[in-house]
Amino acid sequence: MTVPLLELRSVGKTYAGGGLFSRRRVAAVKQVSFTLAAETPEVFAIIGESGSGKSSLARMVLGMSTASEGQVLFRGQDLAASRGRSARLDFMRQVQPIFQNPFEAFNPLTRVDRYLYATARNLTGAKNQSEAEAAADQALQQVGLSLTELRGRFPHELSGGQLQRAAIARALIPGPSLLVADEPVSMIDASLRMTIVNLFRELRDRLQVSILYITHDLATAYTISDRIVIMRQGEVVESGDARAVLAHPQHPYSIQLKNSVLSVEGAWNDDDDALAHGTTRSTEGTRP
Ligand SMILES: Nc1ncnc2c1ncn2[C@@H]1O[C@H](COP(=O)(O)OP(=O)(O)OP(=O)(O)O)[C@@H](O)[C@H]1O
Repeated sequence: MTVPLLELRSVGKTYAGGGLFSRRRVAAVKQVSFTLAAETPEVFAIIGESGSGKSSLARMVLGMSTASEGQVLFRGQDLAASRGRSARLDFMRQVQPIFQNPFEAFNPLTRVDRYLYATARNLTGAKNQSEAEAAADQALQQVGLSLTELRGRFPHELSGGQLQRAAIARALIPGPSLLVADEPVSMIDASLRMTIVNLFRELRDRLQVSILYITHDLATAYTISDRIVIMRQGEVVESGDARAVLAHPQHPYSIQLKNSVLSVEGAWNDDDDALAHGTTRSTEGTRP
């Protein structure tokens, strides 16, 4: 077997909590293990309610925080043992983050295209402005935008959906093999969420990039993921093929999540019925 793209071995994260002199510890992540193969790109979802440890896990995979226990290995290299600027840059070329709120990810006073040029210069070795622009335009085309549309525009001049696409384009510039997307659509207008999450599947197929999709939203995870992990209070309570897990959820929390999806889908179907019959019902705001 080839070396996995990403491997978590019994990973734990414990924070000191309750102030300077408190001995209280918060075990945010406990004994989490999973592997993403290098040869088969996939959308791998980590699902859980608020406080279940998803973001703590994402930060460890991104090398932004170190595991308290266990190991996070990227292409066989333990992230805790990786040191130095050149190793860091090499890692950033291969693993890129997409954050929850694109309006926080971009400085409101900086034109959005500048971020793309900077990434091209720092991570792809673009030698001049025209090479940086070519890299930016190529990445923007992958997400259904273009440099012509974006050039010179500030974050507030774009919609949340456009800005998140620009953030995804920025992440694609170095040609990564893994995107870590932490709640990437929770701040996006509900009507645009599916188009953004569907984009992840397209990118998986077109660019052979794996996506770690971190979310509390079972409905989008179910739609786009190949495999899922369901977390509760820092622990994995269920994992496997997305359809198999949701067809026969075993853990009470997974059953609860599944039922919440079914009730949302029910509301959608009712809407469809109402439209088909030319009637309307006041369910605005009930969609995820
Ligand atoms: N820096 C920190 N110091 C202390 N406790 C923390 C820290 N970061 C997270 N925690 C705690 O760890 C637990 C898991 O938090 P985490 O943010 O990883 O969960 P989450 O599933 O991503 O939640 P959310 O969706 O609300 O962001 C929570 O109890 C949280 O309060």
